[in-house]
Amino acid sequence: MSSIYGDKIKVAIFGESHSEAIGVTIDGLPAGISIDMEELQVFMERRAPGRSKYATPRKEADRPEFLCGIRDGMTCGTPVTAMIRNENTRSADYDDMKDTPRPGHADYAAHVKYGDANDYRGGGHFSGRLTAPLCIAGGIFKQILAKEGITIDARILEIGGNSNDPFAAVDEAMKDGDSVGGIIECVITGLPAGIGEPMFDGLENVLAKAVFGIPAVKGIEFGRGFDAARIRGSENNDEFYYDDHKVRTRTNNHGGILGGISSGMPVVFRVAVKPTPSIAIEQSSISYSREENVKLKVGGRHDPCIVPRAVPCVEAAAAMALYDMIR
Ligand SMILES: Cc1cc2nc3c(=O)[nH]c(=O)nc-3n(C[C@H](O)[C@H](O)[C@H](O)COP(=O)(O)O)c2cc1C
Ligand SMILES: C=C(O[C@@H]1CC(C(=O)O)=C[C@@H](OP(=O)(O)O)[C@H]1O)C(=O)O
Repeated sequence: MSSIYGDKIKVAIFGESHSEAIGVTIDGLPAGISIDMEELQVFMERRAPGRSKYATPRKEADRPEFLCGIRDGMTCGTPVTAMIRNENTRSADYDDMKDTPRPGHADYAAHVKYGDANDYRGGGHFSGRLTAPLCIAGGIFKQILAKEGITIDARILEIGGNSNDPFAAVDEAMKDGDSVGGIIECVITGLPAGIGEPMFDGLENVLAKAVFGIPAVKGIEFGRGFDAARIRGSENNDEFYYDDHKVRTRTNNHGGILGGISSGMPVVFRVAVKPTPSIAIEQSSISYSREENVKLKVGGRHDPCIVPRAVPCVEAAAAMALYDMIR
């Protein structure tokens, strides 16, 4: 199983949604970097479950316990390991899923791959809960990058196709026991020109790899993205000019990346998040043991929309990818 990210750094994420704990080991942080733990906790809270009526009611403190690698708020230069105990699991909610996979979730694919050994409780290792350790690592990288003048900010662009009043779309879906997805936009500023490699290690490649580590992410587009396929070159090209000896472009359809390499303009990308698979509406599924078609109504506690809680996850994934790239 590959839950390890990075070339120059290594970020290893471990745990399952209902295991004793989840966590992360970060290898490659230099010694002597101060980490603001309060700021990190503020970041963790943006993702944490049970904080809003639009989120899963599962209540978790999501306060990382640092086991090693950081002393008195300062990195030691050795691997940093942090864990979060899973406190509010309700595994009986998943009794039906042992034999019947939820449409849209990883249950069936994980059953094929891991058989009876698969920990299906709460989605196991495939759960959105594993984005908590991603946010520990990403929150740390984001702090370090900020000191170097690089900022990473994501926001909700639309939910359920609604950009004016995105949460109205969530309210509507909730009334029906249904769910909605949406689009998140991320902007990176302060990244100098010249970062990235041609072909397979371009900025688009590495950002996409990290962002696809977030469950429920189904698409990513850079700059003008898919829309560029519908316009002319004269419209899509971003014309250059000198701005006080600095090369800039008048528009930013290229989203700050040309040939996989940063241009010095803000890096802009958008992420498509699918609707939460676990919904209260009855759907068709199968019984593995009886080899029969059955009906399934998913109970338990679920996000009616993943998008709001995925916003800091996108920032975390981007921070991890960038940090690895510029070391
Ligand atoms: C922050 C976050 C919260 C999530 N919450 C839920 C949830 O409450 N219920 C659910 O069925 N899926 C939830 N998901 C999505 C599933 O984990 C995901 O759809 C599933 O693992 C299958 O992976 P895939 O959608 O990438 O194919 C969440 C994902 C994230 C990132
Ligand atoms: C706990 C979190 O979200 C969980 C993500 C999730 C899933 O299938 O992804 C399913 C639910 O798990 P459970 O049934 O155990 O409550 C969510 O609550 C979290 O993100 O921290």
